[in-house]
Amino acid sequence: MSECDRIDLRGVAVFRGALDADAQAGLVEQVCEIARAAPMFHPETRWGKQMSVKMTSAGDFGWVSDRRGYRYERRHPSGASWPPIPGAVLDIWERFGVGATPSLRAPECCLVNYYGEGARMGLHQDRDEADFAQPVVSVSLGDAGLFRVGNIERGGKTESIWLESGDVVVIGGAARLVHHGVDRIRFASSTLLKDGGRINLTLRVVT
Ligand SMILES: O=C(O)CCC(=O)C(=O)O
Ligand SMILES: [Fe+2]
Repeated sequence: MSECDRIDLRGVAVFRGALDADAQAGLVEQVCEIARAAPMFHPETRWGKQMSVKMTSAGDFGWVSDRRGYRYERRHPSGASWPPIPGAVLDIWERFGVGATPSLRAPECCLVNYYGEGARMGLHQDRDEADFAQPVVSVSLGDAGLFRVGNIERGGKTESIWLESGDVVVIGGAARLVHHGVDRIRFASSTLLKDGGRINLTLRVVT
């Protein structure tokens, strides 16, 4: 296992260049397989607005949003169960999540976000999970994304960093409930994805 730089962004750990080119390419293959079994969709917010990010999931639970609000579900909107979380993704959880809690459990959801040109994700907290002692581990693939981190409370100062393909982020410990989001991507800045864009995988314990 190779070492990589760790940057601290308001308590959020950014592991730069955590995954080499082969590992990234392998993950893209796995994501394509997940999307074949559980096609990506544009979730709607409770207010009927379509999110710019497309999503799907792997694992026991997937994250969905529609007019009924957002929540974890055991099935894809089609009714099919979510495909299993790939082994290579579980390895990333173990490698990076273990530093965030002495009692790391197995992830129950791997959310797959796809950012096409112009897609973004507003500042939010990840708080639909039951156990905040468990971290959120996120993997960036493809185009660079401007990741913003704020505070546990709404408002206040924020700091941003460009996440590159192969970076791993751990939102855990005292920073588990910080607001964060992706302001924009630098479309076509990476050649990893044939059609451009950015994939983000986020691993979470749900129950
Ligand atoms: O795309 C990212 O880097 C962050 C994704 C995120 O915050 C989420 O899925 O909750
Ligand atoms: Fe999030």
